[in-house]
Amino acid sequence: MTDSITIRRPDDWHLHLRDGAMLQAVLPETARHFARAIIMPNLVPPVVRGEQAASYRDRIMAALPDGMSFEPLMTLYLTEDTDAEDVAAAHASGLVKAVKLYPAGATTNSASGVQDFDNVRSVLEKMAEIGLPLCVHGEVTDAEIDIFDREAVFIDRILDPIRKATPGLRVVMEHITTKDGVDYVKSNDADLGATITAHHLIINRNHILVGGIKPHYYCLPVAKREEHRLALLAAATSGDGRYFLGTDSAPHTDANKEMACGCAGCFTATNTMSLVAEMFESQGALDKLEGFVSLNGPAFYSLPVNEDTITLTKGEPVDYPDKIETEDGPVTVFEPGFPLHWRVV
Ligand SMILES: NC(=O)N[C@@H](CC(=O)O)C(=O)O
Ligand SMILES: [Zn+2]
Ligand SMILES: [Zn+2]
Repeated sequence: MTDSITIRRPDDWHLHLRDGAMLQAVLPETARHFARAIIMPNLVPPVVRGEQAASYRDRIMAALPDGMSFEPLMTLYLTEDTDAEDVAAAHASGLVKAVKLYPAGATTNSASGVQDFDNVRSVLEKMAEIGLPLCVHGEVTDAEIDIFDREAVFIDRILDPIRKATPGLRVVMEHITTKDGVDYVKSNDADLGATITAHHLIINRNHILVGGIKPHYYCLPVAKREEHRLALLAAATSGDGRYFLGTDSAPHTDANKEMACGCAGCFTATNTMSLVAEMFESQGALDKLEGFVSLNGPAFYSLPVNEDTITLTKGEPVDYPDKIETEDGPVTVFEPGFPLHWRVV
């Protein structure tokens, strides 16, 4: 029985760090294990221009505790007013590693997102030309589309047409939640990748709704049926390099989660590595863990892999805190509902 595994230090290819007091509180939770992360730009106001990304990166580095190492990989929030030349300059300087597409109204802080995809065509063409990846929150927002179908409909109506119209555009389908997402990636080429969260490997929609509503399991895209969870788990543990970890760790205070209209997002930064190791072990796939968390993401983004390593050992269940404290109030740590035996030493 394997009870220790050493892998290259992992990265998180989809992370929300927020700003101010929340940033201060959540950043060490990620930097403890992860070397780098793709930083989501959905602040209020959003990170749209290169200069905003530069000052956000400075605020992140200022919030990093002494003695910790961490590199934020910055992104720009695509709007219908985004200037292709500003994007190209932010990429050329090394500052920006991806552009993020939110359909307007799809998720937390996405009001400035794209409504008419024709209006971002020139930016997408520029990105294809310079090799800058597009990260996509893949859900349609049409009121008549059932929330559980929004990812599948997005693939057919929006994503596939965008990719066909923009040859060479590298796209990451963020936080996929369906077999449809898995299959779409599988049936395409190396220009298409997908991030998978730890929580979508663990929960299905029953976890949110059976026995009372569980606001801390509510995130977007919402967890789907069990067959979809199983498809995600199979993809993550398959060894296929097009799937990689993006935690989508998305902190909201308990006050904002536990209310009549609670915010979407699961906070997993604290225990991600234990969650993922436990799930990979359950599939007999610990040998695929390093690829998923440490190798496939850098390969997709054409970045070097990390030189340092982390070691996970298996033993008595790890005691993670139920919540982390922030100046804005407590933030509940994702609770998988089973003991976690793998710890990062
Ligand atoms: N995943 C979520 O449920 N929430 C994210 C936004 C997002 O990634 O869609 C957030 O910013 O809170
Ligand atoms: Zn999203
Ligand atoms: Zn997210």
